[in-house]
Amino acid sequence: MTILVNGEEGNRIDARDRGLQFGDGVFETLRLHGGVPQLWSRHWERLCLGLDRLGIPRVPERACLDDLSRVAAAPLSLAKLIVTRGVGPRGYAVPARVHPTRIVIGGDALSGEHDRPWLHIGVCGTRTGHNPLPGCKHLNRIENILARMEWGPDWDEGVMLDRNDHVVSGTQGNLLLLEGRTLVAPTVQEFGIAGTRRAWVMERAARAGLQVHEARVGLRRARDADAVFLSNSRIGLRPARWVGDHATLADPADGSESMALMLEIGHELNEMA
Ligand SMILES: C=C(O[C@@H]1C=C(C(=O)O)C=C[C@H]1N)C(=O)O
Repeated sequence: MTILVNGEEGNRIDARDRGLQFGDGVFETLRLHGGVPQLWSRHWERLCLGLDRLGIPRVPERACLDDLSRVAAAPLSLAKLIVTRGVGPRGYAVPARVHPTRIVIGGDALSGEHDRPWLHIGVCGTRTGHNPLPGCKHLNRIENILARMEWGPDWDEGVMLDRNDHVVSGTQGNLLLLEGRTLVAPTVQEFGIAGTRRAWVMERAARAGLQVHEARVGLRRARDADAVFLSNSRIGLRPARWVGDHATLADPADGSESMALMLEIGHELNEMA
């Protein structure tokens, strides 16, 4: 695995880095096609939104892209880009001079992501906290880690709720619900992360003729949806079924016209360079 810190190969980070001390930074997980990140402009926009909100100077886009092309492990792989505020003394006060740390971690080759027709989802007890940087992917992910620890042996994802029992997302991706000809995305205005695939799929589904909207969604409504989909950079868009649900079709391809359309959109997303 190749790791680059500010463009230099190696995995040594200053122990005073504020990313480590306080989670003071943002990250993106990217799907690389031949070293080129899929949906880069969306990842870059979200990364910059987080950096701007935190007042961390933007790192050069060209340097990020060069780093990512250097860590690509296979024709299709995952990589992670982290930007922190850099080194600082003890205490939360932001140093007068900031030199961001840019970390790029090459990941595993992607394969076997689509072996099974459905992913299995359970419901986690750990609630997702309010996101002080709405939609952004900051480095403080303790709730996701606690929720991830709750997964049962046959789970592929765990749904996280907010304190009012509204569905927010999965522990490591977003949820989309199909209700007839309507695609409903649980809102991420206050909680959760505005997923790059989530946004792409919503736009694509709207162009294909589905009604698409964001909403506050309770767990009952999510369970009653005609179909549930999960999205993130690794899996793209995949149909899911609730753990213990025996009523769902054996094969998602036997579902409705809207289901077929969503599967087609998922296929298109996966194939897209
Ligand atoms: C893509 C996945 O999860 C995302 C990536 C990370 C990570 O790179 O560490 C963590 C959580 C998610 N944002 C996945 O399917 O695991």
